[in-house]
Amino acid sequence: MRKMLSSGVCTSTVQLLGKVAVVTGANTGIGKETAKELAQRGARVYLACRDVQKGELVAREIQTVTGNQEVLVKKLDLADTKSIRAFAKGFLAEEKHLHILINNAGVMMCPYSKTADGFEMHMGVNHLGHFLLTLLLLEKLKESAPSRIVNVSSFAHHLGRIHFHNLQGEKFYSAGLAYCHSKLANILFTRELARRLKGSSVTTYSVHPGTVNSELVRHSSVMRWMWRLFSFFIKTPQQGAQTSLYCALTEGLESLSGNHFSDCHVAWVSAKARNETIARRLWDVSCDLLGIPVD
Ligand SMILES: NC(=O)C1=CN([C@@H]2O[C@H](COP(=O)(O)OP(=O)(O)OC[C@H]3O[C@@H](n4cnc5c(N)ncnc54)[C@H](OP(=O)(O)O)[C@@H]3O)[C@@H](O)[C@H]2O)C=CC1
Ligand SMILES: CC1=C(/C=C/C(C)=C/C=C/C(C)=C/C=O)C(C)(C)CCC1
Repeated sequence: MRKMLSSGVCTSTVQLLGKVAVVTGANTGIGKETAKELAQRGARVYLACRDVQKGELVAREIQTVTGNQEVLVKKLDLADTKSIRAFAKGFLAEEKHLHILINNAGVMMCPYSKTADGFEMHMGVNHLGHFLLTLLLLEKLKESAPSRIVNVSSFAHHLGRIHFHNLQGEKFYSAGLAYCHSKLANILFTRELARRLKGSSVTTYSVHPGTVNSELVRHSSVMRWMWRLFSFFIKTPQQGAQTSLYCALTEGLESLSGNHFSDCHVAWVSAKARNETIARRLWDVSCDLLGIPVD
């Protein structure tokens, strides 16, 4: 059963000397393991974390394990657009290139709350925060092409809907479903971004990492209990990082830009996730909410 739930290994041997990567939410779980492997392959890796102290501890650990000293920590709170803009400004001033952006950070099942800008927390952090971050870094990714953007979504998107009349959960709210909606938004964003980036040599992929033993379940006592009980059967964070790494590293994946991956294979997404009209509308609404000119 463990083997069935833990399949999918990134077998790419690509080395990353001279390459630059950013991983959001890299201080724990899947993000930490993703960052570690990118550092192992020689990349300069930015750990984009909301808690810089936690990030620094992990950076030291990765430096020790991999021998790569180019592991850097930068403050990024995706629940605050000021912090996202400050992160991007600092990064763009410091770095000539960006080859790999892994939009990995996420929250699940948190009680109803809002980001600094008044967005519902799941939609704000998981979708809008990464949407803004990506657009702010997009010119750098284009200048550094071939480059890749990986958006960590989930099979939970199958239960998601984009309620444009209730995007901030003010009319009705379910913590579980709010997570699913935001993960659907990750896939719609990936598909629309891929469409817009055609011909640029910047490619993008969405990922379901599997069911992974991480801190994601911190807001649900039932899930924490389940994770403890089934910890032997679910993926380790290192196994959970494989599909993100596969999409970031595997040669010849460019023609599959916009696709969704699970266990290092293309995976089916829901009908809602394939709806181009919803994807375009979500893009425009996201720009409006973030004060970005709609093109
Ligand atoms: N675990 C699983 O079974 C599955 C996970 N996923 C997805 O994988 C991704 C990684 O999750 P996973 O490693 O499991 O979970 P973890 O909770 O272990 O890690 C989540 C990371 O996101 C960070 N984060 C949360 N909020 C913010 C914020 N406002 N600004 C910046 N960073 C933030 C956390 O930082 P901090 O430590 O400071 O809280 C942490 O580093 C998520 O997108 C999740 O939706 C998808 C399907 C299944
Ligand atoms: C039924 C069942 C399980 C439950 C899986 C669940 C509930 C997965 C939820 C995943 C989430 C929340 C993903 C987030 O994106 C286990 C533990 C694998 C053990 C085998 C039987």
